[in-house]
Amino acid sequence: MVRVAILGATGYSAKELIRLLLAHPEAKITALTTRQDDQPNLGDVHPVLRGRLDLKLENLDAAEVAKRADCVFCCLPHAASAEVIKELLPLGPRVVDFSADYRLNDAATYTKWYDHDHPDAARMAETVYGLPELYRERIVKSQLVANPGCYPTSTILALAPLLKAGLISADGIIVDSKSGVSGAGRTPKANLHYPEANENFSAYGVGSHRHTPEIDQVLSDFGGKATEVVFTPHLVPMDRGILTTAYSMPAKAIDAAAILAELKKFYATEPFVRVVDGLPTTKDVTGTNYCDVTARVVRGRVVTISVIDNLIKGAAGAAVQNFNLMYGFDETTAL
Ligand SMILES: NC(=O)C1=CN([C@@H]2O[C@H](COP(=O)(O)OP(=O)(O)OC[C@H]3O[C@@H](n4cnc5c(N)ncnc54)[C@H](OP(=O)(O)O)[C@@H]3O)[C@@H](O)[C@H]2O)C=CC1
Ligand SMILES: CC(=O)N[C@@H](CCC(=O)OP(=O)(O)O)C(=O)O
Repeated sequence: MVRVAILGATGYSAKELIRLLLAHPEAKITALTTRQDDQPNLGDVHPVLRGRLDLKLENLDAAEVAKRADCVFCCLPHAASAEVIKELLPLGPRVVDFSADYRLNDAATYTKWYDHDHPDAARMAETVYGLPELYRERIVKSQLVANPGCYPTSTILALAPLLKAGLISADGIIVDSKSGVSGAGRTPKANLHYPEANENFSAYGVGSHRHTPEIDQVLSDFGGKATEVVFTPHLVPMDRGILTTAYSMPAKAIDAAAILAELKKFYATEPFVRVVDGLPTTKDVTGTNYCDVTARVVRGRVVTISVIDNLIKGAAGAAVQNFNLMYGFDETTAL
C-alpha cells in the first residue's frame, strides 16, 4: 500500500484526484492539506465526498507531509508548488506535480512566460514530462513527475505522432483550444463570475499564454524539429472539457485516411487514447481519462480535433496514470 498526501486539497483537481484514489486498491490517503488553520473535514470542503473518507484538511509543513506519505500529489498553483517540492524531495517522497513548475526544462523560458524567476531552477533540466503516451519509460523511474498542462495534453496527443512520422511540417502549426471554466481552478476571478462566463465565449492569452512554450518544447523534442505554434485558448461556458482544433501543413501529399491510419498505429496499444473516425465532442470523454482524437485533410491542411476532460486526462487522471507507472501498478488501475 502506498501512503499518499494531497496538497491543495480544497481545489478542483484535488477533488477529482481524491475521488479516483478512493477507488485505488494500492493507495491510502494519509494527509490532505490547506492553508486554512481551522482543519475542515473533507466532506465539508467537497460535499460529494461526504462519508467517503474521514480525514481533516490540515496546514502541514513539508517535513510532516514527508513523514506521513510515500507519494505526494501537489495540486497547488505554479511557484507555490516548486517552493514546497524543493523542500519535499530531499526528504524522500516521490512527487507528482500538477502545476507547470517542472514542465519546462529551461529557466529563462520559464521566467519569460511566467513573469517571475523559478524557485527551484537547478532542478528543471532533470525532471520528467508526465505524458505516458510519449515518455512512459522515464516516468517509471522518476522521483518527480511533472503532470502536463490540460491544453498541452489535448494538443500534443493529436500532433506528436504526426510530426514523429514526418507526415506534417513543424512549421506553421496553429492550435485553437476551447476550455470549460473549471480549467481555471476554484479561486474566483472576475472573468469566471457567472454573469461574465455564462452565455459568453472569449479568447484570452492571445500570443502570451504560458502553454505555448510547453507545447513547443514537447513537440520539438518528440518530433525532432523545432516548432513555433500559434496557440489561442478560449473560455467556453461549460463546467469541464477541452476541445482542441489544430491546423498543420502536410509534409507530403496525404489524405485523411493515411493520417488516421498513422494515429491508430501509434496509439494501438494505448489504453487512454481513442482514435475515432467521427468528430469527437467533450461529452464523449466527460469524467474519463480518455483523449479522443480524429483528423481530416481540408484544402491542403491537416485538421486534427481532440477532446479531453481537463480535470481527468488533463489533471487528476493523468496523475493517477503516472502514479500507477511510478509504482509498477497496472496503468489503468482506478481509471
Ligand atoms: N483545473 C484544471 O483543469 C487543471 C489544473 N492544473 C493545475 O493544477 C494545479 C491545481 O489546480 P486547481 O485544482 O484547478 O486549482 P484550485 O484553485 O481549484 O486549487 C488550488 C488550491 O491550492 C491552494 N492554494 C492557492 N494558492 C496557494 C498558494 N499561493 N500557496 C499555497 N496554496 C495555494 C488553495 O487551497 P487553500 O486555499 O485551501 O490553501 C487552492 O484550493 C494548478 O497548478 C493548476 O494550474 C493543471 C491541469 C488542469
Ligand atoms: C480555462 C483556464 O483558465 N485554463 C487555465 C489552464 C489550466 C492549466 O492547465 O494550467 P497550468 O499549466 O498552470 O497547470 C489557464 O488558461 O490558465
